[in-house]
Order: sequence, then structure tokens, then C-alpha cells
Amino acid sequence: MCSARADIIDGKAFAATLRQKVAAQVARLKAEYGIVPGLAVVLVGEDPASTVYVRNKERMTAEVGMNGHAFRLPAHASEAELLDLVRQLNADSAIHGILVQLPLPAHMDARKVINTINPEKDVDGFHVVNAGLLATGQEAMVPCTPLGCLMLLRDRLGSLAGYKALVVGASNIVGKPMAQLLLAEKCTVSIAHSRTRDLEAEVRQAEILVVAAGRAELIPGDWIKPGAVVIDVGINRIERDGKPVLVGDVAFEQAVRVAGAITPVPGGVGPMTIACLLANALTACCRAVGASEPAELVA
Ligand SMILES: Nc1nc(=O)c2c([nH]1)NC[C@@H]1CN(c3ccc(C(=O)N[C@@H](CCC(=O)O)C(=O)O)cc3)C=[N+]21
Repeated sequence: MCSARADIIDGKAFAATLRQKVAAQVARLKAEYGIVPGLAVVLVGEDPASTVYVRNKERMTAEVGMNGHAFRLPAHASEAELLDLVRQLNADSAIHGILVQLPLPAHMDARKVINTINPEKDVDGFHVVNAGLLATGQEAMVPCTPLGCLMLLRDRLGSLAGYKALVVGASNIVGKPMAQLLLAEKCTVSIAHSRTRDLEAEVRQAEILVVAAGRAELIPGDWIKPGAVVIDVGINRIERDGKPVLVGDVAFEQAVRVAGAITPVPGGVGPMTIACLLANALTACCRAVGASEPAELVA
């Protein structure tokens, strides 16, 4: 019986180091340009998970020395009010990054709201212009979660060229940009989704496996190729033995016996997402003032 266990990729520690690098660059911008990056976070309504998450972002924004600006609109606010706020933030030279927390209430068109953000301030990288820039290999704002996954993969593997990579999930916010980033790294990339005929057969071939399907423990451990690097983007709240627990899209306890390395949930990709948001805000500020961009913080 093989008892080797995968290395656990410590996203929480990696994210803390990344935030320290961001903090050092924030200090440099302040010293050399007299500018402090400003990050606006807009929250519509009072979804409890979103509220907690936004509060975390505010705390970490302050910790790296940036100016955080929180805007809260009531759940019944109109789309026009939100669009007005976004336009105000676009016009405000003290604001370098704008994030509108998703999901938005059903009566708002999220696509329209996101595409109203100035693409240069779009720290989520969700604007259609940024998606197009990424897909065509031009300088873009890169979505935070895929960027964080890429940093973890590069740290583990060095060059990603030639690896067989599978992305499970084809969302605009994770799966598609993740596949674009891996393609730019010269991986051989496949994307699986809900209509994929034989997911197991696809997973079995993957040397790099990124799972962002939003389905608790969708991937059993025995599907994983021995030695593969597994990045689990899922964050699912489920009940186990009558207790609420947080699990990923990969069955971690099984996968850890097969994979070469794997991210845990929590403590894997989640903290990287927030650290990359701060890195993107820094990048947006550097571009706005014409300062050099620290290479290690961008894709
Ligand atoms: N415009 C927009 N941009 C986003 O980036 C965005 C969003 N809307 N809406 C909500 C989702 C969710 N999201 C998370 C980021 C970090 C953790 C995170 O740090 N999780 C920790 C703790 C998990 C826990 O204990 O709940 C972990 O995985 O270790 C979780 C979730 C960003 N999102």
C-alpha cells in the first residue's frame, strides 16, 4: 500500500507573503510619487457571506497601506443609482481600483454594471475589454482567483510549458480566464463543464487540475493522475455528521493520497484571491501614475 501524501500548498502563507510585497510597493509609491492606491468596494444589499467577505477585504486593504473606500447600497437600490456611483468612481482620481461585489440583486444587470467600470480600474478583471485583452495576449487586468492559482502553480512547477492542464468549470470569472492564463503559459489546455461526456477520463489525464465547478467534492480522489498538481477553487458549505463544514470541489482526503500537491479548503485559493485583488489595485495605481510594475505581481 502506497502511503505517500501530497504536499499541501499553503495558499494562506503564500498570500501573506504576497501582501507583504504589495505593502512594500505601496510604501515605494508613496515615497516616490506621493500617491496612495485607492480601492473602492461596492456592496449592494446585506447578504451575510458578502458582508463578512467585504469586511475582510477592508481590513487587508488597510494592512497593506492602501486607502479602502467602502460603499454600501440598500438591496432595493436601482440599477441607475449603482451605475451613477460607478461613474463617479471612474471619474475620481483618488480611486485606482473598483470592485462591485457579486452577485448583484436580481433586478440589476451585472454585465452592464461591470462593463460600466473603467477597464483600467477593473481590479476584478471582469470587464469585457479585459477579457479580450487577456485572450489576445495583451496587458490586461487579470481576474484575481485565476491569477492566484497561476502564482501557486508557477511556484510549484516553475515553467508550465507542455503540461497537460484541465480546468473543470467554464465560468467567465474563473474557468475561462484560468484556461487563457494556462494557454499563455504554453500548457495543453482542456476545459470541462456540465455537458462533458466523460469527466473521469479527462481528469485522469491531467497533470495540472484546476477545479472551479462549485459542486462539493465533485472530483473523487481516485480519478486524479498520480503526482498531479491539484488546485481546488471550490468553497462549499455543507453539513457533515450534523456539523457545518467547508469543503472544496475535490474530495481532499482521498486526493491527498494520489496527487503530488494540492491546495486545501480553506487556506488554499481563497486567501490568494484577496491578495491578488490588492496586487491588482497596486498594478492599476502603477499604470495610472506611470510607475514601473513589479513583475512578480502580474501575470
Ligand atoms: N466582484 C467580486 N469579486 C470577487 O473576488 C468575489 C465576489 N465578487 N463575490 C464573492 C466571491 C467570493 N470570494 C472569496 C474570496 C476569498 C475567500 C477566502 O479568503 N476564503 C478563505 C476563508 C473561507 C471561509 O472560512 O469562509 C479560505 O478559503 O481560506 C472566499 C471567497 C471573492 N469573490
